[in-house]
Amino acid sequence: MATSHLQPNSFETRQSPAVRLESQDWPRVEAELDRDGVAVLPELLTADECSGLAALYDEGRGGLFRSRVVMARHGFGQGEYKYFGYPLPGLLPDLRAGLYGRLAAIANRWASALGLEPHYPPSHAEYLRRCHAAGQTRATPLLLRYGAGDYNCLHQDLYGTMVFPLQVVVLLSAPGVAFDGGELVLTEQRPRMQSRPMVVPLRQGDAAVFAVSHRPVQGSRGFYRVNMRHGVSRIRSGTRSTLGLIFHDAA
Ligand SMILES: O=C(O)CCC(=O)C(=O)O
Ligand SMILES: [Fe+2]
Repeated sequence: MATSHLQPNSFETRQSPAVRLESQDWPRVEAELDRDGVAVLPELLTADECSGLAALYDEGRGGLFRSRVVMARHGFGQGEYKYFGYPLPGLLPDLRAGLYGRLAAIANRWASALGLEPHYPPSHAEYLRRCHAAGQTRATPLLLRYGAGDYNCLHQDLYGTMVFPLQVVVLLSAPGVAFDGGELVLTEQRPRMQSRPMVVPLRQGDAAVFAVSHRPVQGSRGFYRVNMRHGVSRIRSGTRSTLGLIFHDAA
């Protein structure tokens, strides 16, 4: 095949997730996180990596997951998810640590803007040691699976006093092919103002980085704090799988 027939991304997709992470447009991501509290990392995972991760959901291999949550039983929505237990499988440890390494500086800048101590260490291993010392020892990465009619109510992924302010969701299914509907939705609640909605368009393998709960917004008299929530609109047809990466562990 002539080289001109190669897809522009055919080289990138052979690279490791770590290389695809480093080659993201980080200045744009940081600027969008500051403006909206959310940014997309395009093509973070390949289609093969996505289907491999989504297939883990049905693997009975003991020890892979620490718990399964049926959302309707808790009023969380409809659909289900499973929390991975330690050790995390495959590419997850490096992906989680690599994302943390990129996001820690933003988390520290946000903390300073909110008048808090910028206390996030550069390494995720060190941050996890602190979570574990504070009693938050259980792994929080999760696989979610939604079928037709399912949805995820607006929520915040808080699991104790240790909170890393950014989290990541990777869309593992191909929208328009594997499922329809099921949009990632965020709301931003501003002091004494009406809430702002945001829909995050994702393709298979794209990741969304967004604020877990609070973030600073630059106002005319300095920074103020807004409250963010995220959820998923109803899946109209098919099956939608996602990978959730939260950087603090759970009590
Ligand atoms: O399925 C989604 O897009 C959202 C998943 C989620 O709420 C999470 O990973 O925290
Ligand atoms: Fe969530």
